[in-house]
Amino acid sequence: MSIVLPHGQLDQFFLLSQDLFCCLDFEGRLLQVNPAFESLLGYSADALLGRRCGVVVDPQDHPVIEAALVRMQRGEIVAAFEVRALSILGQTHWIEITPSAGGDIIYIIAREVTQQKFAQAQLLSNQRLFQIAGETALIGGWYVDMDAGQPNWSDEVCRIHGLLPGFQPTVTQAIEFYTPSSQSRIHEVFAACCEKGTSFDEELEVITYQGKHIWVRVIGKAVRDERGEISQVEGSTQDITEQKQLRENITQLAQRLTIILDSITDGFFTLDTRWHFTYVNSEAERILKRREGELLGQHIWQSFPDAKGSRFDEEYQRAASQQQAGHFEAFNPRLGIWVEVHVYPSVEGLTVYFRDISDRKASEHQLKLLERSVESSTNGVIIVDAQSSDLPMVYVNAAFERITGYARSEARGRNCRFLQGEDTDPATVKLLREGVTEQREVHVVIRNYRRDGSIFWNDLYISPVRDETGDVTHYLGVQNDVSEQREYQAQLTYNANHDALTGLPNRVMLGQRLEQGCVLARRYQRFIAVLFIDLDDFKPINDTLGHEVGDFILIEVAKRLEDELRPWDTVSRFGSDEFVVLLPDLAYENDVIQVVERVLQRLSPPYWYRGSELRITASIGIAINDGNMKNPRQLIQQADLAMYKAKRRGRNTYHWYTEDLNRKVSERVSLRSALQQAIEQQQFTLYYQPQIHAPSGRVVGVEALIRWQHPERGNIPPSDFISLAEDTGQIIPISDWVLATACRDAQQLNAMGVGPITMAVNISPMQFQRPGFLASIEQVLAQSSLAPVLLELEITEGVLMDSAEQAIQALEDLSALGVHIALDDFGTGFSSLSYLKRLPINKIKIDRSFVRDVITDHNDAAIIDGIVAMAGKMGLGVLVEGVETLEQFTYLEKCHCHYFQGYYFARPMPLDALRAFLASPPVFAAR
Ligand SMILES: Nc1nc2c(ncn2[C@@H]2O[C@@H]3COP(=O)(O)O[C@H]4[C@@H](O)[C@H](n5cnc6c(=O)[nH]c(N)nc65)O[C@@H]4COP(=O)(O)O[C@H]3[C@H]2O)c(=O)[nH]1
Repeated sequence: MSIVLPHGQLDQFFLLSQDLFCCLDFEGRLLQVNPAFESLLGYSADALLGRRCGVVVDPQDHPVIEAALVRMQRGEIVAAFEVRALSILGQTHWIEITPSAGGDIIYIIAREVTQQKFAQAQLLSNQRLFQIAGETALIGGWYVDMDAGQPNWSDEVCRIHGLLPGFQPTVTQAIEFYTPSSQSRIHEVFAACCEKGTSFDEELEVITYQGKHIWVRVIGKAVRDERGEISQVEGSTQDITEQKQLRENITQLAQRLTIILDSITDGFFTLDTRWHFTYVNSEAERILKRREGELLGQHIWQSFPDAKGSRFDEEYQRAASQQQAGHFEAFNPRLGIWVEVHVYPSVEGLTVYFRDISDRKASEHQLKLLERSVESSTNGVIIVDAQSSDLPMVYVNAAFERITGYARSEARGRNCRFLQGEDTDPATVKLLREGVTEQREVHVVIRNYRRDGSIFWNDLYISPVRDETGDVTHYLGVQNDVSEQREYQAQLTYNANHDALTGLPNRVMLGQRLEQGCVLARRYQRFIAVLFIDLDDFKPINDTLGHEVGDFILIEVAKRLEDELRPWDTVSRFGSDEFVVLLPDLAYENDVIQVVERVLQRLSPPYWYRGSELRITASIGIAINDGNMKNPRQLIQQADLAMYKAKRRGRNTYHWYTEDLNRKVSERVSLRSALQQAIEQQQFTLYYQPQIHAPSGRVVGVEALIRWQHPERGNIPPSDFISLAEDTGQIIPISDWVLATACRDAQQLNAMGVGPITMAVNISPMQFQRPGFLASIEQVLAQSSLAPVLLELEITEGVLMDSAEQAIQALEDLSALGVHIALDDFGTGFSSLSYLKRLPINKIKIDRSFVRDVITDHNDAAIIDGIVAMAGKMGLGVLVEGVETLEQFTYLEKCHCHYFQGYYFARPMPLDALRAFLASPPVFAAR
């Protein structure tokens, strides 16, 4: 607007106006400014007049000013425009300029519009911000005027629907943007809003103008006019496609997470900060035996009150208070299981993973138990890694350390062979290796070495340990130090094979050596000889000088024999004073003679015992063979027989075994079985030989003498079978029968009234020495009712041989019974006078060998004289046996012998004959 005022008024206006006022020339130089101008910009008019107006204009707006000036110079009318004026202090003031030209002057009226400018800018800015918010949040606004029935969409709503800003749809168009299902929904809610004023907030599916499916959130509410009637429905539409997608993704993620958490094998639950369950997976449900629904939202200790204050509580508290993850294992008594728990704290509460480790605990317990058992085992236990090349030991127990002296640290990682040494038997090692190579059990007893170098015998069992696929992963070794047993066994074996006194091989070992010797003799066509060595008169030495001396002699004899023989010969002790020597390697049969003679010579020098000289000789029987015999032990029997022959030949000599001897052996064998039959079939009878008292001419006794009537062989004399029966023990039943029969018959004879008849019964040494002998006498006397004094037991010196003291005691017991004792065969044996005086005997029977030549042999006569004199002094009766002739009788009677027995008086006869004999006895008178 151009204002043309007359000068007077102009000045007035110029001075008083609150508006800015100035005049310019067409060059833009300031010609005049009013006080308001000066006051706004802080310049005095003087400072400005004549200067171009640009000095008070922001340089950015100079082009605007210049353009306006140019246009005005051309005579154009310039509309009002805004520029930024700069005050003297540099402040910017927006001013609206209205220029007008009057002649060659430009009049400018200006007013400050800074505030309006800022308000506008603010408005624009706010609008923009709303627009930005809408664009960013994808929210647009809309309203539907009830009267107009036309929706009004904001630009953002248009954009959401794929339309250009400014598009305003009809209601139908607006609704058609929705998918069918969303259309019915929007209809419904919109109608409700229009009719009832019900607000709505819906998620609906829209198909944009471009055909793209999107999701929108439509919020609407009714607006009422001053009359309270619904005049408008307004609301917002927000594109929530991405949010919805995000939500779906999150939901899917959550589902997947749930599946994952449910599928993990650990129990898993989460607690919020108040320890309420917020999540429980299915494994946790299973372990805790609670459904998720029962737990969610519940306080953990309300759900499991019994666990409050328990280890679980403590650990959760610790994790929560220290905000540190925790891990522990604990037993849950309610569930009866061991659980391993990991607890993780977070600002949201606690996350707990746990698993049932009862099986592991049980196997750990089992393992511990096993380990403790293995550790406390007295057997050494070794575990070897079978899959490492050198089979190193991976475990040894305390017993291994004790047995070997090696600490675990020294043993681990090494192969067991370090326990072996140079003397370890290679065959045993081979056995061990084979077992391991073939992956089977193996048992050996192996010589091992302890750490200190000492040897021990390791009784070792090794067995493979297989995994579930059958592969051998380890070897288990169980070892035992059997050194002591080994020594004990060795000792036992030694004892079983050796004689304790002399240390020589005994009968057992002799038997083995004999077998081996025969095999060797056969193989190398050599001869094997057996020497049966019996010491002469050893028993008297033993009995008189004592066992100590006897033992000394036996040991000495053993030493001499061993010294004399070759190392491969065997010297064995066979019986008390019997030695058997094996010579297994003789080229010729006669070679044995040299050996035997050397042996005899070696044994004959005196034996010195504590300064006393003892002499002893030996009788040796020799049997020889080429090894071809079924029963090598026969060689010993043969040598034994030959030895007896040597003895009979005068001792300190030897005798060869011959076939003749063999025949006798065979006879003995057959006789033995015949004897057994005789016992069983009672083929024995008793004959009785009268004993005469010369001074009275009376028969005062009889001697019972056994007779064996063999059905085929006829009469077999006692000399042929008594000694055999003694050897075989068959003498016992025979003697019992004899004793009983004799006593019974004696009782009958005494009942005849011919005066007292003593019954003399021969007692064999074996019978005498048998326990219970005294009782058997008592019994037989009782059974027969025979007066003890009428029984006379005839013993020989043989009964004294083994244990004289015992024999003396037994005789005393018999005497005490009242029974009489006669010493038979007196003069033929050892006849120790020292014993004789101690023996409680009643009678001596002088052997018939002295009687035979008594008439002609002065020695015999002298012996008889001596015996009779001695017996007389000792108060003993003397009976002379074997008197066959009147001469002998006459001579002996003169020698003051009173009792006689012999063919001269009567031969042994059966009981009936004896009865007749006793009924009318002949008269015996010496000349
Ligand atoms: N040449 C000769 N001989 C005479 C004469 N008078 C008796 N005899 C024999 O001399 C032996 C005497 O018995 P003995 O010395 O006890 O010797 C007995 C005795 O030791 C033993 N004997 C006999 N019967 C038994 C018995 O029942 N038990 C035991 N254990 N041994 C018995 O057998 C031995 C031999 O008995 P017999 O053959 O019956 O031999 C008897 C007898 O027949 C004689 O004038 N001249």
